[in-house]
Order: sequence, then structure tokens, then C-alpha cells
Amino acid sequence: MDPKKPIIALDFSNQEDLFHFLDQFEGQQLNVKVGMELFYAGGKPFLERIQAQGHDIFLDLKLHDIPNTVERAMAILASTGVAMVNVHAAGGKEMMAAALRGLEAGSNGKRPLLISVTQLTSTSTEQMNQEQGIPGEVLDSVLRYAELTKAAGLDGVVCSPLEAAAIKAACGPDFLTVTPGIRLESSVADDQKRIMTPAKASRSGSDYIVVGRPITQADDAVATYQQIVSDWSGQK
Ligand SMILES: O=c1ccn([C@@H]2O[C@H](COP(=O)(O)O)[C@@H](O)[C@H]2O)c(=O)[nH]1
Repeated sequence: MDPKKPIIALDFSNQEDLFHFLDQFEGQQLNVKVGMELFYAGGKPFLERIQAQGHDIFLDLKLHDIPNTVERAMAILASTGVAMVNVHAAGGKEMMAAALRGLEAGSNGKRPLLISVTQLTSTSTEQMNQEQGIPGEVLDSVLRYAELTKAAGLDGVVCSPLEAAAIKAACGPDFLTVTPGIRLESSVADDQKRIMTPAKASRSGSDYIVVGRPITQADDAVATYQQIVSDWSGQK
């Protein structure tokens, strides 16, 4: 996956919308993210059709279950040939290590990158304090999950770009930060709470940005994508 290109979140529920969107980018090789909505709608055949168009896939299924179940599921996901997969760090170190074992066992050659979700970018400090019962700032919880993820041997984390610099300082420059919660100054936040622009995310140390609705719901998706590419890569 080329880190200079944003990862487009393909949050569609049917093949017409999906391929109508991708057709606008004909001839370009994209980084795309397939999440629960699209995967539950179309499964492996959708992955294969997207890959046949030359795009690299981050399969964002956020596995979170007992270690044995996650290990066996990861062995199957490894065979899809996607570039990146993930788990929830809240599943714990044993579960994350099991995910890595499963991925290595199921990979034919190069294994996909494996990252964990720390605190969702739709979570505010208040929600975390009141609903999850975790005291303190979101950053403290994110750092704790990032350190646990590193100890389990994974490649990096999903976090807000607001936390990327602190994670790099704590876990090292090679530990990946994959950051949704990206909005242009002109975009609406939707349900995202911890947001940044592509340019600021780049300066803060994000390795990859993930952008969905600002592109997929734009009147001109290709122009908005290009604007985000130049905002993001212009800072690198
Ligand atoms: O903490 C997280 C983890 C995953 N996501 C996913 O990223 C995209 C963001 O889409 P936008 O439309 O740009 O908000 C979406 O698919 C989420 O499932 C996240 O936002 N935050």
C-alpha cells in the first residue's frame, strides 16, 4: 500500500454503488478500505473484483473475539491477498498475538499488515469516561492500547491523527499510525469526534489517512480525492 495515497473508505452496501464509484477512477490504482458494510454485502467476490481493477485493499473488519476464534479467522482472511487487516486492541495482548499467528499461518508468502483499533475516532473523552468507565484523556487510553499492540508484535494502530505524534514517540518511528477522522476545513464532521485535515495529519506523523464520506458523498469525487491527495502529500 502506497502511503502517499489516501485510503478511500468504500462504505457502500451494493455493487452498483461500489462500481459506479470506482469507475470514476478508471486507470488509477487506489488504496481502498473495505469495511463491514461492503464485506457483509458482497464478501470475497467483491474483494476479488476490486483487486482485479488493481486496487490495494485494507480489510477493516475489526476482529474482537476469543484468541482461538480470531486466530482461525485470520488464517482465512490471509488467503484473500489483502494488504492490511485489523483487530480491536480491547481484545487484549493474547488475542492480538493469536491474530498474528493465524495471519502468518494462512499467508502465502507476504502476510498482510496487521494493526489494531485503539479508541474509535467517533469516541470523545466524555463518552470514554462515562460509557466505557475509563478515566482520564482519550490519549492515555490510546497510548496504552498502542503499547499493548506493539508488545503483541503487530505493525501499528488505527487512531486519530491527533494521537499520531505521541504514538510515534512512545512506540517508535516504524510503528504504523493509520488515521481515519480526516476532514477538509470545509467538510462536516458527521459522527467523527477526533478529526484533523490531511495536511495537519501528515505533519503530525500519520502514515496513512483513511477518508470516506468527504470523497464518496462529494458532488465531484475525483476532484475531492485529488484535493485530499495534494493536501496530504504536499506536506510530506
Ligand atoms: O476509529 C476508527 C476506525 C475506523 N474507522 C473507519 O474509517 C472510515 C471513516 O469514514 P468517514 O466517512 O471518513 O468518517 C469508516 O469506514 C469507519 O468505519 C473510523 O472512522 N474510525
